[in-house]
Amino acid sequence: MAVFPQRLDSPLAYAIAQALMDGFDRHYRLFRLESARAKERFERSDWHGQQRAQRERIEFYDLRVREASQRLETEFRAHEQPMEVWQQIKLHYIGLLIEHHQPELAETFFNSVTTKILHRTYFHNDFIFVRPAVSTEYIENDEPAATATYRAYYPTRDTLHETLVRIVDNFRLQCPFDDLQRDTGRVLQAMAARLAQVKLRANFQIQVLSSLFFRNKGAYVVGKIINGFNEVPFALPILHREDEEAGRLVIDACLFGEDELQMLFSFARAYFMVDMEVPSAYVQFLRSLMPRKPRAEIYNALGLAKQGKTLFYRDFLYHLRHSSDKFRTAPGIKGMVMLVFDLPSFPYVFKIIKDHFPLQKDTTREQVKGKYLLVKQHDRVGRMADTLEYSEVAFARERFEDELIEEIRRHAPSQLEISDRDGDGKEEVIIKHLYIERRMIPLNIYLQEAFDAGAAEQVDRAVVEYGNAIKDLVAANIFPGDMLWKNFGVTRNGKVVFYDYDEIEYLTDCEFRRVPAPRNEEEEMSGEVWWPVGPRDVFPETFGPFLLGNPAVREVFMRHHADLLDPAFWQSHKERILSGHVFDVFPYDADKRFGNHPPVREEQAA
Ligand SMILES: Nc1ncnc2c1ncn2[C@@H]1O[C@H](COP(=O)(O)OP(=O)(O)OP(=O)(O)O)[C@@H](O)[C@H]1O
Repeated sequence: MAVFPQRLDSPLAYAIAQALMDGFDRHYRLFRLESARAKERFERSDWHGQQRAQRERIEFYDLRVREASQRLETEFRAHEQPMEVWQQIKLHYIGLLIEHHQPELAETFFNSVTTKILHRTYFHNDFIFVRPAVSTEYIENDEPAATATYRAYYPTRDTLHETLVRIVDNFRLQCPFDDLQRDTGRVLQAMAARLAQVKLRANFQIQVLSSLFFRNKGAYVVGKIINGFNEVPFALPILHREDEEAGRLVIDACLFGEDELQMLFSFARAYFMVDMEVPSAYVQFLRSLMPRKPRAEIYNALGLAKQGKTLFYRDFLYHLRHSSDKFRTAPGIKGMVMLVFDLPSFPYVFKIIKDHFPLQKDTTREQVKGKYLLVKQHDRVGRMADTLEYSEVAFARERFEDELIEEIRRHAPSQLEISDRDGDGKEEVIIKHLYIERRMIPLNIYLQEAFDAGAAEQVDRAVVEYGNAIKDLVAANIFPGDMLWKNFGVTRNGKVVFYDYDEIEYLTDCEFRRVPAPRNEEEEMSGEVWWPVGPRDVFPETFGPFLLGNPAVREVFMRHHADLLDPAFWQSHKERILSGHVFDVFPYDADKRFGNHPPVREEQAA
């Protein structure tokens, strides 16, 4: 522990702290500008632009960190500065954060830059922000022109409809609604069904976040209805009409409650674009809607992925201190490319790329990393799990099962170091590079358990969901490559999500072909592939034997998803994507869409 300096007497320390602050402020200004532009792209129906921006914004952070660390070196010879100066840099920086509107992000930025410069023995709270120093509570933007984080509306039963119109109008979207009265009428009916039997209390109000949430082809109003002690989260997706009335907006649905909001904010979807002055206030509001969603995942969903990563790691260390179980090989069929382990008490898995792959996996470590990066930057359409990437992660040796250490030593020795790196007399397992993602139940295990329990309906539902997952991936221009059951997982909400990325390709890079007719008896009788196969050739007719050995599975699959075995299905999607079409993939069930049923929703009115 360094001694607390009684005076901040280094002008250089102040200058370095200020340079770091400038670096962060520049980052957040650009991040925010790009996020705010999502509104214009939405108004112009510039879907390719929206997806490009979503992808490119992910790169901003690393670029700004690199700029800032270069500046520190060239202007201040940062790495030559003694540790007394570094300690003062942190204290000055804390001073600069007192009136800051994004202090938690600025602290993380400080860590990102300084850990590039300092030796890892100094990665503790004297020099970097291992824990936050500045509170994010009750931050307000007091500038005269500032918009508050959320707006509150106080309707009565009689003014509810006009209030809904005002809520939507206040976003000042520069496109006309097809029929805002009709749409808010539908929202009103959906809400009224929930309010019909209840007495409206003195505090009855609707709170709505002041910025819209943009992603792909949608804009979302996010808020909550408060009545007495009850709070009901809701979200309104706003879309463009697809037909001849293009350029006109519709409210497509009204989503209610924690589960539907969780679907919208899922870790398996692309990050939102939101114009926020005080992001921590957005996180706090969103957390009140989804109390069981970790704050780390909410920051991720808002595109603040580095903050998500920081918080996840803090949560993880905290969990380790307050648990005693051991890391073990993850249940399920082992991967050929990835070595996967987990901690039973913690709902995530850890994946290491193996050093050697079997012959049928014609790939390299760099290619595998490239595929994971592709997924990170792509729209994950609710069907591909997001991954956090870490390097040099240290765990206590005593928390590892010996068999797991042996397995890592056998399959990924280059990734493993066992030593007492921090010199505290305890051995550590240091993993050079790993991915962390949400744990799911592997679909093969899920199906097996359902069979064993005789739960035919559950089997049916999972098989249908599996086909839906593949079709959503197709719509997003992703060919999963390896579609075996074991490469998909089932989430808490029963959604099927893909997690094996090493064979992923863009659909538009694949050739979907029919199996040619055999030319002679020998070819016909051959159990092997006798026809020539190019590197990007895919033969959908051959999927069946791998997937559909079980008659019950085969029956449901063929009833709902026989088209997946037809090359024409894949080819037609490929052609539509090549012609510039961006498919809609809705983060809510089709039966929620207003257009899909008559205005009065019986099941809710009941
Ligand atoms: N998110 C997850 N949740 C739960 N289990 C997982 C998860 N990811 C992977 N697994 C388990 O680890 C195994 C291997 O993972 P993964 O499919 O990513 O590896 P792989 O080497 O790419 O596989 P393959 O050999 O099919 O290419 C899976 O079969 C599954 O049992």
